[in-house]
Formats: sequence, structure tokens, C-alpha cells
Amino acid sequence: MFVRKELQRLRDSIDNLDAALVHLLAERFKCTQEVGRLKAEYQLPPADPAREAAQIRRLRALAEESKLDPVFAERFLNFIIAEVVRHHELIASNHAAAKRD
Ligand SMILES: C=C(O[C@@H]1C=C(C(=O)O)C=C[C@H]1O)C(=O)O
Repeated sequence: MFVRKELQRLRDSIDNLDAALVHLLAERFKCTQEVGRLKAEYQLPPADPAREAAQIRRLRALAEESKLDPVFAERFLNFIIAEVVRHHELIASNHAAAKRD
């Protein structure tokens, strides 16, 4: 009985945290979509490797401070950034196509 209750209590928190993660990611992607539109309009490249490196350094340090595996934090951020850059490439090519038409 104890184990069932304890498991449920922990899973309730996991559910809340996962919901927060989805909301945080949705807000982050809203911002990055705007960045993508700005870059397309002003002909800036979709990826900014210097900014990515700075973010990864910052996130690795935060992960270490909060006892999260920094290797995991870096992989997670790289996964997100790859998706953002893919969006930016799409926005840029749609923008260029719209200007041609
Ligand atoms: C969001 C940007 O575009 C790209 C995505 C980044 C990110 O998701 O953190 C960082 C750098 C860029 O490669 C940006 O330039 O700020």
C-alpha cells in the first residue's frame, strides 16, 4: 500500500513537471520562430554557432550547479537547437520563395 501511494505521489509530480516542460518548450519555440522571421527578413544565417557555443557553456555550468548531468544537458540543448535551425532554414527558404513570386 505504501509503495503504491508513494509511486502515485511521485508520478503526480512528474506529470506536473512534464506539463511545465511542454509549456516552457512551446514558449521557447514561439521566441525562436520570431528570431527565424527576423533573420530571414534581414538575411542573417539560420544558425549562429558562437551563440550556440555560449548557450551550451552556460547550460552545462547551470546543469553542474544543479546536479544534472552536463553531458545530458548539452545533448538535450543540441537536440532543441537542431530543430530550431531546421525551422530557421525553412522560414528563410519560404521567405526567399515569396520574394521571387
Ligand atoms: C535562436 C537562434 O537561432 C539558433 C538557435 C539557437 C537556440 O535555439 O538557442 C541558438 C543559436 C542559433 O543557431 C538565435 O540565433 O538566437
